[in-house]
Amino acid sequence: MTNVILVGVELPRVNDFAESMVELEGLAEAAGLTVGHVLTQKRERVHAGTYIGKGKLAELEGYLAAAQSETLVFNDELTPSQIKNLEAALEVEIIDRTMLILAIFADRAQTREAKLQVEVARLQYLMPRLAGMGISMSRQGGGSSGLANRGAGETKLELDRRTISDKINQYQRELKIVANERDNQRRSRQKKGLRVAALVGYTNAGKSSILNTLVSAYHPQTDEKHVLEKDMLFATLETSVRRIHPKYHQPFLLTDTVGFVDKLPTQLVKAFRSTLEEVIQADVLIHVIDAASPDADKRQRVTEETLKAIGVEDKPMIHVWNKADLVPEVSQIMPPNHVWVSTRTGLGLPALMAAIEAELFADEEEHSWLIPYDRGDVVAQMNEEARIIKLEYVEDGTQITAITPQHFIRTHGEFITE
Ligand SMILES: Nc1nc2c(ncn2[C@@H]2O[C@H](COP(=O)(O)OP(=O)(O)OP(=O)(O)O)[C@@H](O)[C@H]2O)c(=O)[nH]1
Ligand SMILES: [Mg+2]
Repeated sequence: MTNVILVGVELPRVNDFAESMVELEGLAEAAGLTVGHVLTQKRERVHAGTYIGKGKLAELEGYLAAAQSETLVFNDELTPSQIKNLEAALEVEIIDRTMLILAIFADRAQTREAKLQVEVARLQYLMPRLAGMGISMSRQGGGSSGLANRGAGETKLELDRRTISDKINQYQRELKIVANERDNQRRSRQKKGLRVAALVGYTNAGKSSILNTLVSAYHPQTDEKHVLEKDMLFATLETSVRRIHPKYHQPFLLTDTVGFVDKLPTQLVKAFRSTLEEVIQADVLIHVIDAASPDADKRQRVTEETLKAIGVEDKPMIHVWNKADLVPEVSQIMPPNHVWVSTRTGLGLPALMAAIEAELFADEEEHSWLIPYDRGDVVAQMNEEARIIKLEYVEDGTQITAITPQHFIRTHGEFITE
């Protein structure tokens, strides 16, 4: 385990500084580092050259020696020149918040796509910083963690700008192919009229747990697999889609995806865009909030800002206040589309389903249909996509009373009798 020192600058008018340092510690631990000391400084703005001021820099040297540490972790993304100056002044490994998050993502990535996305983000981050990162890029650098190289194919990359940009291009081409496949899958689902609800929210809020709970409750007799849920930052990096069968409506799809965090590196947001396309295209978003977290409000804001950054605005949203079992008292009166849930006790799950169904199927209508016998395809489609209330075989065809979505009425409305 690498012993590290955390460094943060508290700016004026930032009232969640303490929480962000706690979160940084959590991130460091998630990356397999142990925190030996935390050093903070109040400043009007961060020092352009070295992030912290000269006096603090000298102080840091003392702490480095005392904690026998050779790695510093900074609470913000550093500029290329800050990294360079800090390395030159202190001769230790310099890690910033972005690099830390990138390393955790690299550790967690399972699929080829996730690995490529993380690697693209990492290379884009490194490109302008290469020159300054002597110690931080090598594993030999006197006990440094080699964190900047996590997930990279080769451990000691002789990277120069040319090879980096070649690699980025190559990986992006490969990612494009995967993205196209996903596009096709999505289009075929849309053609079938399947609606999509997407889980979004801060990391560790309980998105995957909600997906699993709903799958068990509403799709119990199939082999729909559970996804990984774990008390761990960024347990989920790859998108999973599961089918949910509500009692009174046709099936819909529920999507689980990567969680967000404060100051999520822009490189990562960009690299994960195609994965997040599922969120962009969803019919409704289920915003999961860890109600037991003292930072719930801020995390909610961060999620909404990240959604905006990927171009998601004005989409219907259901707010899920999860982990209600950990909250001493839950308020009875909630605004519309806000529900208390606990995946532990099952509290609120029917209310959540009702809210999802209300959003997804608001445009459905009940009609009577007479479908001629040579149009078995329409009946089959109805079985898939509609909620059939009555079905009778009469002389001219199949007579059906059903609640169907609008797109079904648009394509087959000729068979409606009333
Ligand atoms: N007490 C309690 N814990 C919960 C509840 N729901 C989820 N958890 C726990 O919260 C932790 C995170 O749950 P996940 O479902 O993995 O969270 P996530 O939002 O998918 O997290 P990422 O994939 O990392 O973004 C796990 O340890 C869950 O067991 C709940 O209702 N109550
Ligand atoms: Mg998850």
